[in-house]
Amino acid sequence: MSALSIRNVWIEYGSQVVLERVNLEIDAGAFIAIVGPSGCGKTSFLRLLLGQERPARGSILLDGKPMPDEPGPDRGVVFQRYSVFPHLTVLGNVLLGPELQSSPLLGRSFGRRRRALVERAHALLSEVGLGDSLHKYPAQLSGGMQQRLALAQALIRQPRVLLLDEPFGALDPGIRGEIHVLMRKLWKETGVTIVMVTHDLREAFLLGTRVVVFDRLRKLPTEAQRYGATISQNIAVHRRHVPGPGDDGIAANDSDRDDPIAVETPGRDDPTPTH
Ligand SMILES: Nc1ncnc2c1ncn2[C@@H]1O[C@H](COP(=O)(O)OP(=O)(O)OP(=O)(O)O)[C@@H](O)[C@H]1O
Repeated sequence: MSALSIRNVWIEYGSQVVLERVNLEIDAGAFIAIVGPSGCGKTSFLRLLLGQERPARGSILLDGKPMPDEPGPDRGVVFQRYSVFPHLTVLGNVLLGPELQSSPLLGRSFGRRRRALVERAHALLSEVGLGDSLHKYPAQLSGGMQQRLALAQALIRQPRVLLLDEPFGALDPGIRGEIHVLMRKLWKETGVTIVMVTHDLREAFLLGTRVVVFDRLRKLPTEAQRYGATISQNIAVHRRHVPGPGDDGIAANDSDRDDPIAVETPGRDDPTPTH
């Protein structure tokens, strides 16, 4: 069963059709990278999967059931910037979500439950390289550290689906390489299904198990708003694993050892390409 099943989905804002006829099956544990021209509706699509947007037509199933209307703990999200709360420490940022979940009124848990939660937060923060920065505030962290914090903040709630909107877009190339390695490690360890929007094709092929291209196939210069974008390509990325020293499946730099080598592209008319 697919984790997410997107069936003939349309997004419209007033008279503007942004997306049309979007069909996509996303297997549990897949890493979908979405690319496409600016303004074609990638972020709107993510907002739909998050539950912040309703489709004008069509339906979305999460694990075979209609997706809840509201964003919930089953879906985590990381944006390019501003995913973390500036007035909370690193540890406070990671604890807030689960604490609000277990105690919506107080926003704080107690006793054994809290100790277990703090332990889990410590472990996750060490894993993303922030074990020494637990009591710092976001303003005291670099951009890369803030994005690692945002990932930890989303993952502590053990979402089934993680939505990433250009999460590494504002980072320097070197830092980006490091965070790519971390991202793949976290994805492999947690088995979470990821849908990521990116402007960087290389990043899409480096991280994705599928690269999905949104584009406007029908265009009328006189009626620019009448037709929306749809999926023009859905490309499976097959990787050849290149063993390396101290092989743990995770390479030490951005070149990574799982080279994306081969692609298979179902035709654009294929209505429900699968993972
Ligand atoms: N809440 C909204 N109300 C009205 N129009 C909107 C809304 N959100 C997005 N749009 C419009 O929908 C279109 C798609 O926007 P969206 O942000 O989804 O594109 P995108 O592909 O993510 O763009 P970019 O790559 O530049 O970030 C744009 O024309 C935008 O102006």
